[in-house]
Amino acid sequence: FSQTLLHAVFPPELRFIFIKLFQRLFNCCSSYCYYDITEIEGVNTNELYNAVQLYLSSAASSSCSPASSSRLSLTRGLNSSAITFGLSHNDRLTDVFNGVSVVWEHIVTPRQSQTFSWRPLPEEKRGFTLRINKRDKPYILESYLDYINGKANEIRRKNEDRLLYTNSRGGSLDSRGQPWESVPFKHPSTFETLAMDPVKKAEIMSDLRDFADGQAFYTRTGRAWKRGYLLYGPPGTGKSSMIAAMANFLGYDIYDLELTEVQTNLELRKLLMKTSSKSIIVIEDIDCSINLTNRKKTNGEGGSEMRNGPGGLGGPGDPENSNSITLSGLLNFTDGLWSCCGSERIFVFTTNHIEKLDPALLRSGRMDMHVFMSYCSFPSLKILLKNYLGCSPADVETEVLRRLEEVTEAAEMTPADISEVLIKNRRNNRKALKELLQALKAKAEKNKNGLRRIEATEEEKRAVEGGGGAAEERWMGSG
Ligand SMILES: Nc1ncnc2c1ncn2[C@@H]1O[C@H](COP(=O)(O)OP(=O)(O)OP(=O)(O)O)[C@@H](O)[C@H]1O
Ligand SMILES: [Mg+2]
Repeated sequence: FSQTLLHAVFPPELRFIFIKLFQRLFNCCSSYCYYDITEIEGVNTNELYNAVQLYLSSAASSSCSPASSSRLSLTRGLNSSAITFGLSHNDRLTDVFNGVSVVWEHIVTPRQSQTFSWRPLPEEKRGFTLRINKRDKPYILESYLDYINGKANEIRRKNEDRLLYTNSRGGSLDSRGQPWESVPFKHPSTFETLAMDPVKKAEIMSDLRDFADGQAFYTRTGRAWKRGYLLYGPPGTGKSSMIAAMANFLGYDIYDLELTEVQTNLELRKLLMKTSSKSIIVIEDIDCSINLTNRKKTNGEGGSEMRNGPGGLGGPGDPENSNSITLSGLLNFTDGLWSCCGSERIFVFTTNHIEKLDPALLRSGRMDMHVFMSYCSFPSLKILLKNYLGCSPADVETEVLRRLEEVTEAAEMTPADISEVLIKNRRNNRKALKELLQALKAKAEKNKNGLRRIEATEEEKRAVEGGGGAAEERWMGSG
C-alpha cells in the first residue's frame, strides 16, 4: 500500500530521494548491518553467492548445527546422489559463528524489466542478505566470510566426483597442455571394508586426519605440507585397496604415476608441477618401475654420491641427470624444493619387495610411514566375513570360529585369496565357511611341510659345510 501511495503521490525523482532518506534514517536507528550478496553482479556470477548457498545448505541439513530454520527447500541435481538443502524463497536462517548470532535471508524477487545483456538473465533476482549486529561486525565479518568460503570448497570437493589421473600418454600433452589424463574415480574401497589389523588401521586413519587438518602445524614448524607412505607386502594384501580407501577417506584426487612412461627427471618435475593440491600421488611397484642401476651407473662414473650434497642430484643445474630418469630424480620429486609447488599432498609408494629398495628411499623423513600389509590375520578375517557374507562373529558357530582362529595365522593366505573363496560361495554362508576352513587348513599344512623341507635341507647343508670345514681344518693342521 505504501509503495502504491509513493507511486501515486511523488514523481520518480522525488520518490528516489524519499526512499534514500528513509533508508538512511532506518540505518541510523537500527542496531544491525545488512549485506546483500546477489546471485549475479553485473554480468558475472557472484562466486560468494554460490559459496553461501552451499554453506547454508550444509548448515541447514546438519541436525547438530546451530543453524535453525523452520522451512527448507530440497533439491537434487541431475546424476547426483546428494540431496541439497536450501533456504526457501524469502525465508530466514539463524547461524552462530564464534558465539555471535547472525541471520541470513534468501530474497527472491521477479526481475522487472529485462535489461539489455549479452547473456540472458534469469527471470528472478536472487540474493542473500546477511544481518549482523553492528557491534559484532568488526570482529566477525571477514573471518566469517573466509570460513564460509573454506566450508563451501570442502563441500564442493565432497560432492564432486574425484578424479584418477594417469600419465599414460608419455611425455605428450593434450589439447589443453595437460600431461595428465583423467577419469572419474569410483573405487568403492574404504577403511571399513579394508581388512587389516584394527589398531594399525586406526593409527593410519588418525595420521591422515591429522595431516588433512594440519595446515597450521605445518606452517608453524616450517615443514612442507606433504606426507609420504610406503606400503609394502606380498601381492593381494590390499596395498592398492588402501590407496583407494585413503582417497575416499580424505576426498582427494589420485595421480597414478607410471614411471616407465617418464623419460627424464625434467619430465617428472613437469608432471609434478601439474598436479593439484589435496591429492595422492602414487607410484606402484616402485622396485619394478625405477631403474635402480641408473644410480649405480652414475656412482660408477664417480659423480653421483658427491652430487648428492646440497647441489642436489637431478637439480636444475644438473644436465646429465635431466637426460634420463634416476632414483635421485625421483627423490627430488618427493623431497626437493619442487615437491612443495603445491600443498597438502600425499606420496604413496608401493612395493612387494622392500628389501630391493635403495636405502636412500627408506631413510627416515623421506617416507614418513612404512606400512606392512601382511597376510590375513584373524581380526582381518572377521572383517572379510562381514564384507562378503554379512555375518558378524556372533553369527558364526563358536566351534567354527575357534578352528578358523587356529589356522588363519599359519595359513598365510592373503586377503585376496580369502576373498576369492568367499565370493565363490557368497550365497551359502555355511558352505563358504566350510570351504574357507578347508582352504586355510590345506594351506597351513602345506606351509608346515614346506618349512620342514627347508629345515631339513638347511640341516643337510650345515652338515656338508661342517664336514667340509673339518676337512679344511685337518688340511690346514697338516700344513
Ligand atoms: N586388506 C584387504 N582388505 C579387503 N580386501 C582386500 C584386501 N587385500 C586384498 N583385497 C582384495 O583383493 C583384491 C586385490 O587387492 P589389491 O589390489 O589391493 O592388492 P595389492 O596389495 O595392491 O596387490 P599387488 O601387490 O599385486 O598390487 C582387491 O580387489 C580386494 O578386493
Ligand atoms: Mg596393487
